[in-house]
Amino acid sequence: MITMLLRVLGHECAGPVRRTVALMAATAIAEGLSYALLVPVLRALFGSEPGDAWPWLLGFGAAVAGFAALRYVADRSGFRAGTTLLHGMYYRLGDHLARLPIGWYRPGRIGEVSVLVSQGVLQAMSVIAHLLAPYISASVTPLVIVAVMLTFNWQLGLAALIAVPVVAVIQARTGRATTATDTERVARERAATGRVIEYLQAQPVLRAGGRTAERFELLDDSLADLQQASRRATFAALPGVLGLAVTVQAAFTSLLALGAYLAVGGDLGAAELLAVLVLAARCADPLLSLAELGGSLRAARAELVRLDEVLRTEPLPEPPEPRQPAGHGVEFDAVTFRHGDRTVADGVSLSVPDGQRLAVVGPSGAGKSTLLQLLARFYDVDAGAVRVGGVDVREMVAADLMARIAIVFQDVYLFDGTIEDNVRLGRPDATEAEVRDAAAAARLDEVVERLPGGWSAHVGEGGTLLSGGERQRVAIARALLKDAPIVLLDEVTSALDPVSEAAVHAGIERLMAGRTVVMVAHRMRTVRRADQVAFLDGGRIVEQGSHDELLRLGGRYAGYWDLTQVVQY
Ligand SMILES: Nc1ncnc2c1ncn2[C@@H]1O[C@H](COP(=O)(O)OP(=O)(O)OP(=O)(O)O)[C@@H](O)[C@H]1O
Repeated sequence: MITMLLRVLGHECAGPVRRTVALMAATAIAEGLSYALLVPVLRALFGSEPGDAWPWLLGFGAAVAGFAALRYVADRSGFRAGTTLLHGMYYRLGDHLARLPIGWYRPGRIGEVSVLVSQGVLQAMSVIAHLLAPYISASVTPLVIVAVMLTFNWQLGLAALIAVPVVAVIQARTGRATTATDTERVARERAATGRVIEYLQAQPVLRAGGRTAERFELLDDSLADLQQASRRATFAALPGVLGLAVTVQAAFTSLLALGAYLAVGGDLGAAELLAVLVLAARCADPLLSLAELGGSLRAARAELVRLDEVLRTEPLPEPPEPRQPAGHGVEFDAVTFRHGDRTVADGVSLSVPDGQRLAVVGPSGAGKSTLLQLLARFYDVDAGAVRVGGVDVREMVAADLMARIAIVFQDVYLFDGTIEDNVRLGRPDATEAEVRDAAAAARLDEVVERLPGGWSAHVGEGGTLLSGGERQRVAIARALLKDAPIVLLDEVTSALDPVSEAAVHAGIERLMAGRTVVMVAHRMRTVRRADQVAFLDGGRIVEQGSHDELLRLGGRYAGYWDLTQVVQY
């Protein structure tokens, strides 16, 4: 458990964790020893000279005070380590998630990662802050008490010692028996969370389909699976809980019977018998709590395993000797890329000289957006190379590559801040004047004027308080502010009405001016102004040339062009 904890936290945390565990172990030993002093105290109290008990009582008081002080220090250390590590864990996980390839973020991950971040990290960190101290105390203190019993009466000590391996075996067996069911329960919990998120996100579709009060089978099934998995996990843990209760009870009864037998035979005084019973009773509670603590620790372990899996997922490799591109032309050199079994880019070769514009056109699913994603290194190619300024993107530091690229997608995500906050994401250290200039160039100032709060108006989560066209203008302003030499545009105006499109167009023209541009476009107005056009189908380039050349060719592009004229205008 500790090894797993250290692997997840990073070995730089080993010091505080080991110190805390050592403190907790010392506290548990001190607790056991302080109870041990009850034996001479009771002996003296029930002996011929009760006054002799005073020194022992003082010793007992000092030992309890020492134990309390140690306990305070250990608990504080555990709590501090827990909160510090929690903070560090969020950063570690956040940094790691930010470096994982975009391909890792398939739809189900949202539920998975949100559960991991909201519950998993907390539960894993509670090991050090809350669970470890009582677990160590429940395991170590009874052992110390048994050792004390052995020194004071070997028969009673031996009887108590027999319970130790039985408890250890029960704990180990329970752990083994519940591992599979716990893992299954956690997996079902994740699946159910994913389904709940899907159900909430799908509300518009479900309602539009008239399914208002009806049950959503996928969610129902998933919740039923979770219920069954939880039941199986509870039943798997039950023998361990019962076994522990019976063992502790049996050990206590045996000690009582043996103590009474020895007392009747005159081998044990009443004071000693009382002391044994007090010590045995003191062992019972922590031992019984082992079952519950074991369950909590196993649940936390399952989260640690999940965190470990995520943290072990490899980000795209960074080059050992990064190279600097010369210029900002881009090139796809015989690029092949697959999503699973499906080849999405099949030997694509294209090159866009510095400052020129390439439009990628083609039917839905042709692989157009994928080319942009490969250029921004959301994924690595399976064969061939994507180059920027003559350098393979895999030989560039990721941050350096991203600094050279501004991307505007069709679906713009805005954070629930002000418009200014959202534009500033393009370049966080920009001055206020620069932010306003970028906004004006994207014709965002018109939007701001209409909003009740102006620049300080909040845009709502995901930018829901703005229209699609308004969100696009924010994205363009962001890209303008970033002032990157390469611009990637993915169907930026496809979903806009003619008025919004005209406004967005003005911003896009500003954004494209003097930059290398790769755009995926459906609107022919944009395509026409590109220096070259590539027509893509099934991941292959079918035709390539300028707009006029391709029209003269009278092939796929010309047909596509005619069709869009009919549909759009
Ligand atoms: N993350 C993914 N996992 C698996 N397959 C994917 C993934 N992303 C895209 N694809 C598949 O790759 C193919 C190309 O997708 P891409 O988005 O590049 O096409 P597109 O030409 O941009 O289409 P559209 O014009 O409809 O946006 C599609 O068939 C799509 O289903």
